[in-house]
Amino acid sequence: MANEQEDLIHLDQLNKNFGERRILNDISLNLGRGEIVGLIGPSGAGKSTMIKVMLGMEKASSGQALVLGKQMPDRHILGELGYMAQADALYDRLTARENLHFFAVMKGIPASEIIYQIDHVAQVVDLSQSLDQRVKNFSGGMKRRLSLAIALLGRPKLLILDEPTVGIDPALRRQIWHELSRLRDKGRGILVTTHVMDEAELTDRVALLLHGQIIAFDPPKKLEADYQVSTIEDVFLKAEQQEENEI
Ligand SMILES: Nc1ncnc2c1ncn2[C@@H]1O[C@H](COP(=O)(O)OP(=O)(O)OP(=O)(O)O)[C@@H](O)[C@H]1O
Repeated sequence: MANEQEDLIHLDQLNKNFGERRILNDISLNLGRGEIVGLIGPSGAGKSTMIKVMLGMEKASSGQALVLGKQMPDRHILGELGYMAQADALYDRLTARENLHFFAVMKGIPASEIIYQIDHVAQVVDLSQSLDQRVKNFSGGMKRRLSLAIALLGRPKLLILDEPTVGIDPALRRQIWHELSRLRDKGRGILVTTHVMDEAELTDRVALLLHGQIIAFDPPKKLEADYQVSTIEDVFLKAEQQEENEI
């Protein structure tokens, strides 16, 4: 299924060491158009490191990482990519609207579209009423929502979202997943890391990352059938247990 030319993300036998420690071990993963892939794993499994290597923020020790067919960092494709990091990178002294405007310009969105796009992404994350407040007065959840809105600017072909719904209440979380599904149906690709197992059920395929290795990568229903359980949370617990028994 993996196709280097067509995949939006194509990782092949990727390894990453920090000093003597191997953090990512022989990672192969692909993500195509019109697909949401969930990356789940316990804290420290290597999810953020995987994303950083994909984006060229960390250098792979060996193997290949292609995003939109290119090795990152590549400024030519930055406009086609929406990235939301685990830590919010926002300008506290500016308002939400000013932040969105700044990032819209950085992404090269034409001036004629900026106002419309800011309104749209603010609506998706339910920040329309707070656009003119300074970010320093935002709660943690509001900052997460603004970061997500920024990632959505520019109708990117690919979204890479590191824990996008942390600190976001269930109703809005549902609304955000609705938007992600809509974008998927329009042919975009989305990679999302999450600790929320219910969210993993909403993805098309789930990659289970444990100790820097992908131990399973399949649609949620197939994983549940393979592990003979009824939720992804149980798949995860069982996989972790099996792995520990083998060590
Ligand atoms: N720059 C670095 N130098 C050394 N070790 C690092 C560095 N960055 C991450 N690590 C280590 O790599 C491992 C994986 O970290 P990573 O942040 O990728 O995990 P994660 O799965 O994203 O965890 P979480 O869910 O808590 O965010 C951890 O043991 C971490 O301490």
